[in-house]
Amino acid sequence: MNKDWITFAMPKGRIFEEAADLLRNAGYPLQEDFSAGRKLIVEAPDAGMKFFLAKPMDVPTYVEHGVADIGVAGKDVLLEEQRDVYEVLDLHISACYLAVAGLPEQRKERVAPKIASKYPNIATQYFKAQGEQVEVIRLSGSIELAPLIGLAERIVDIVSTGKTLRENGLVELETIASVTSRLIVNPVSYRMKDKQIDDIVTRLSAVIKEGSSSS
Ligand SMILES: Nc1ncnc2c1ncn2[C@@H]1O[C@H](COP(=O)(O)OP(=O)(O)OP(=O)(O)O)[C@@H](O)[C@H]1O
Ligand SMILES: O=P(O)(O)OC[C@H]1O[C@H](OP(=O)(O)OP(=O)(O)O)[C@H](O)[C@@H]1O
Repeated sequence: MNKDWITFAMPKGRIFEEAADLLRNAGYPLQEDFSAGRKLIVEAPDAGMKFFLAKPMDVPTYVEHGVADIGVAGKDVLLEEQRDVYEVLDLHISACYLAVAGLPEQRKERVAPKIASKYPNIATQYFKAQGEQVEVIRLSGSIELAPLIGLAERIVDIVSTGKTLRENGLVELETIASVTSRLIVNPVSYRMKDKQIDDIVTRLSAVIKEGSSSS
């Protein structure tokens, strides 16, 4: 673990810009072309931070293993991955929710209906808690396709505007959990770099509070 720099696992994709803007607003100078190239390690010397640009689903893995001190991950990813990390702050960005969806007229279902999802652990736990026996099929994306072509009766996926469900003739059946992005911290880093990490949490919290009171 690097002693001086804070190593930061940042999710590429839709969370990235919002998370980078939060850090800038909190006073950490990140260059504008931060994610413009294809570099996967980007240094921000003035912020004392080194960023690893990772797949969103992998961020908790980097933080659990301590190669990144901190990271940003969706609550969906944290529920799915169940990694040994501290969840220290709700960043209130990338808001969406996890839901069960399917075709409006559910055909008479088989004994253990098929559920397609990129969140197999969340789906398994949810239906177990409901007392329903299902077969979970893992997919990596375009989950809404599964009920349309007969791979699964229902899906467990993220809903934000509901546009993807609507445009594919699917309806939401049950809500599972609301989702926002969280700041996560490696437990050892939290002890070794407590001052630096507390400073980041304090500064981000102030920006999040300002944002919510002005909206
Ligand atoms: N439609 C959405 N609106 C708002 N937030 C979303 C939406 N879809 C996903 N998210 C949130 O953003 C996070 C990252 O989503 P993104 O689509 O960038 O990654 P991904 O689908 O895991 O990556 P990839 O497409 O590279 O496999 C999710 O874990 C979730 O917390
Ligand atoms: O309710 P909406 O605003 O339509 O957003 C929901 C969609 O966004 C996500 O997909 P993403 O765009 O990440 O693509 P993916 O299917 O490849 O994961 C999610 O998996 C839904 O498909």
